Amino acid sequence: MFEKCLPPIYWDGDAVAILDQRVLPHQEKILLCTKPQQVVTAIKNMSIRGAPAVGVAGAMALALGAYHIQAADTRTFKRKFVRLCEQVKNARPTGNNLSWAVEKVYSVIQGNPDAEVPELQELIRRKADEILAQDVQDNLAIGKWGKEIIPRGAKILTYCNAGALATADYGTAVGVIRAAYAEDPTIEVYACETRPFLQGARLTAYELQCARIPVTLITDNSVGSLMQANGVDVVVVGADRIAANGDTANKIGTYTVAVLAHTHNVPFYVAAPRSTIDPTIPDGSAIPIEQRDPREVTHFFGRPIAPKEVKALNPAFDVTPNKYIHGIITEVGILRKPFKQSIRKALQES
Ligand SMILES: CSC[C@@H](O)[C@@H](O)C(=O)COP(=O)(O)O
Repeated sequence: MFEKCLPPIYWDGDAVAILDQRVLPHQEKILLCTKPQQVVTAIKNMSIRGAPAVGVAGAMALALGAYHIQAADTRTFKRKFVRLCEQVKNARPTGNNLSWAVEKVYSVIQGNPDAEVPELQELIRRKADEILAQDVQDNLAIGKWGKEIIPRGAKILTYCNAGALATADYGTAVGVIRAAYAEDPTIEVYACETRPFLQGARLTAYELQCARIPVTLITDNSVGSLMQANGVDVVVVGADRIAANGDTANKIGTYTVAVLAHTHNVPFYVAAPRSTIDPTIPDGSAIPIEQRDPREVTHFFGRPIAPKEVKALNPAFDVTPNKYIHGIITEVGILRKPFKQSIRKALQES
């Protein structure tokens, strides 16, 4: 970890340890998962969340599962492993990193047709470790490229949590902020609280405080008036899935921030590793949007805040059309318009 906050996920012996993000920042509780199904549950209930962190958790669930599969022969092992891959992949639908990670891990099986079960288990574990380590490297590179777009003394607005907690470490949008702050300690950050799960209030504010980066928490509905008062110089957010044309799914409310930024001439950047890009989806209209339990809207930490039985909608993500995005900061550089071309080129790079 780069500052004092705990890492979101790590191996503790043969178990997967997950920092339970549902109870942060007031409790630092570790969930020890000894079975892959426990990791899947932690992804579904958002004990671990953020697209890259969910991808890493998926890979670790598969590594854990590979050691637990009871199989008398390699064929049975592979059949059961494919079933586990499906379960893991379906844990959350919107973030691309999860299916990307599952496919990376599954490629170990495809690439080693003659390997016996113990060798496959070892190779799968190694692949999961590689995915975790690569995510940290990608975030450091995103920070290095991204700091260039942050003006001196900038007031940066970010949304949801795209920090160390949402990745293997360091963060994407927060990685850009960390890298910029290391060179210019006069920058300041506005973190939007991010209803209904409050990733901004609970997680981004906590992480930035740990890193001693000046942060001011705002309600989501004050973004417009803050921009109107020239209070924001640049917006940097993370992403859950980026279509081939640059349309970007991110936490619900990101689209509103992008439209406001456009109206107020504030540059709006997305920071994400290439594992978030889904080149099979031509534009944002085909991105699957997770619908979550309406109780997250009608209740606040288990307490009802709305009239009993009122209907509530709870889409977890929205899509920002590419026209509102100034650039996509990746580990191989900042992608600019036309995104179709720059994305295709970035995906070809090694
Ligand atoms: C580097 S994380 C980028 C995104 O995953 C993040 O902004 C986000 O939308 C997280 O949503 P969540 O529902 O908390 O998993």
